Amino acid sequence: MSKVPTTVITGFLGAGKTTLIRHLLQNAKGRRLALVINEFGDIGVDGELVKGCNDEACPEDDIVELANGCICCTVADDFLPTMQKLLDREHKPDHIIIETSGLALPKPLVKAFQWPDIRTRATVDGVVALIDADAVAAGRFATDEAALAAARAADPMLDHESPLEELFEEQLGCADMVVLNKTDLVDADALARVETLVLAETRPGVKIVRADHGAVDIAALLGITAAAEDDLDSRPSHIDGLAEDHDHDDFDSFVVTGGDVADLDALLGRLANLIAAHDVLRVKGMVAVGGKPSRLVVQAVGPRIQHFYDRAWQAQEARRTQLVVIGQKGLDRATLEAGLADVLGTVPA
Ligand SMILES: Nc1nc2c(ncn2[C@@H]2O[C@H](COP(=O)(O)OP(=O)(O)OP(=O)(O)O)[C@@H](O)[C@H]2O)c(=O)[nH]1
Repeated sequence: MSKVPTTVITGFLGAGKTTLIRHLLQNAKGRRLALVINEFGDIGVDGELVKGCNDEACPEDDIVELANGCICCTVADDFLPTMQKLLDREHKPDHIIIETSGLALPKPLVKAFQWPDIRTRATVDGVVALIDADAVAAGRFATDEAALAAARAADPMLDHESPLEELFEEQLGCADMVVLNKTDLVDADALARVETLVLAETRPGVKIVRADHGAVDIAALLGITAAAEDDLDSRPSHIDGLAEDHDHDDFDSFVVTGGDVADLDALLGRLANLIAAHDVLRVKGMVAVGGKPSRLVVQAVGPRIQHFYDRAWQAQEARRTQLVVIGQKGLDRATLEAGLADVLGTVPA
């Protein structure tokens, strides 16, 4: 019996995983893809965005959302039953794509493919790590050696392994392919620097491709045939030798809720100021804009905010504004909530 190939898409918050997956679905070339989407933060924004595409390659039934924060910590409870259900289907998908949350460690997930009932029916075709070239160039995850030496000289107590750096290393160390995304936001010198930082963390021979908005050829991305579950020892991890699960105490998230927003510019301006003042890593969600029949998707990755109308609000759904806010531990939730309260509109009864 042939095994269903599965691709694990990893990469930090906002690196462009959902964007890349949407590109894949739109260019599936007749393959039937199933999608497992995991998110950190209590509302399923990614699933909503992917379902909004209505792609033939991936009907809604083939999109499974695991909203429990971190797929790598809930492997037995959530992930394995989901895989079993997909593999039990009469018409199995040609390929399964797993989008991990931006804070997930890929290795425990790959390890789950060693479970007897999965191992005989599915294989990890490849682990693809997305890198936000713009954020890495700005020094958010990995500092180059010179910068690190300077920082150490200034503060000898400096802990090299910041939570962001650790995730960067973890995700790259498990990768079979790296996609350097957001090439449109950086110049050639910055890109070359980012590539050097990435190469320092990847295993020998791992291919690096550059992409703008996740536009990678499906033929390059799927069909790597890595069988990663058979090759775990070559993939270093900070949690090797420790208990299998890890927690996400290094990060905080919460959801702000409102109703119809009367002044969109005021909301976006306030968000920009708060993100800058509080070092918020990620904001995403839907906004109900007063008088508009369509919902507005709002996305912020660090200081960059994007927004667009994706589809009309449907009759059966409540018009509501909901944004998930994610940052490192110690995020000042009370101040952020208070700062947004008067621009979010009143939650409908
Ligand atoms: N300029 C630019 N923006 C991009 C690119 N790829 C993605 N984005 C934007 O970056 C934001 C985050 O993209 P997503 O695809 O949602 O990122 P993600 O990795 O799925 O995010 P999480 O699931 O929250 O971890 C969105 O506003 C995208 O439009 C790119 O290549 N260039």
